[in-house]
Amino acid sequence: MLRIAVPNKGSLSGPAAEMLHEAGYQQRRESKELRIVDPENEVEFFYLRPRDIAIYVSSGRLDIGITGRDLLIDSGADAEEILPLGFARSTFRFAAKPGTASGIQDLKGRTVATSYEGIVAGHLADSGVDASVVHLDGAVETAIELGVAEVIADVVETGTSLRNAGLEVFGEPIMKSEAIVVRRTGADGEEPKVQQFLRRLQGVLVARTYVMMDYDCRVEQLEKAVALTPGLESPTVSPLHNEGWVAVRAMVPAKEAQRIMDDLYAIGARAILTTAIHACRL
Ligand SMILES: Nc1ncnc2c1ncn2[C@@H]1O[C@H](COP(=O)(O)OP(=O)(O)OP(=O)(O)O)[C@@H](O)[C@H]1O
Ligand SMILES: O=P(O)(O)OC[C@H]1O[C@H](OP(=O)(O)OP(=O)(O)O)[C@H](O)[C@@H]1O
Ligand SMILES: [Mg+2]
Repeated sequence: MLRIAVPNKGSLSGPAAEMLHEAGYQQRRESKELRIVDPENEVEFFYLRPRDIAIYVSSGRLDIGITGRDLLIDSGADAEEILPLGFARSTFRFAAKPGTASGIQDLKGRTVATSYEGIVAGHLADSGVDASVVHLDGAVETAIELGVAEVIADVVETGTSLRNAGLEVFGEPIMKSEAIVVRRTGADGEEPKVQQFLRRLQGVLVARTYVMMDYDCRVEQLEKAVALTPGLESPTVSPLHNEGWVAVRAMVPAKEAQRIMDDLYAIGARAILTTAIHACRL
């Protein structure tokens, strides 16, 4: 049975459960459940604190886990990223009151508050900057107002939390993060159950980002049309009963679907339809 760690709380928890559900796995019914078995898929899910997941996976007791890239790096655990999942996207940045600092060199001798001590201490050391780091569990934006630190380093998504606290980011982003699948460093990558799990999640990612497009066009326009809808490998082209016309079917990025439909129409394609993809294996 494949043993998988899933975030039990926070920003990662809801979207991770939703993705697993879309991939056909059973998920817990109540937020208090700490582990469930999905016998049909031969998988056991352990609901753990997102911060602890890389540590469990690195111990080898759990095969894989879903966590944030920033949390993996912060933990220092012996685990590696094997698949990015495209949700819980954020950047990790330094911030301070406007005018207090403009780059990492300005941190020398100062105190930085953060919930991600591992990332920050590592980044300061790599940059050769000697600063103190104070660990806080959350709501670090308030630490400056209350005099605990002069600078913070935290997750930034929309920037609303920083704005509300009267703070501004400075310097280069320390890292970009999103939800990821992790496994123990060097673990058997060919393990069929792990491969099947990854293919299912990849299927969800593709179903979320692509739509299926069907249309009819004149044979003379086919090359132009196919250039607009090259598909992932190659579009399917079938003859129509009407001489001189073909039907084309290809996957296209959902974000570009409307523009592609306009362009196809402009070159004479008709009966242009898009449909959602519910699941796929590439
Ligand atoms: N506002 C946000 N937008 C996107 N990702 C976020 C946001 N806040 C946290 N994350 C991501 O969530 C992960 C942290 O999850 P964690 O559960 O520890 O914190 P949280 O989501 O802030 O929840 P809480 O603070 O309620 O415990 C990290 O990968 C982080 O990048
Ligand atoms: O840029 P924004 O869209 O405002 O998002 C970033 C904020 O979201 C998270 O905080 P959360 O609400 O989880 O509280 P916490 O600080 O207690 O973790 C993170 O720690 C930032 O404070
Ligand atoms: Mg938080």
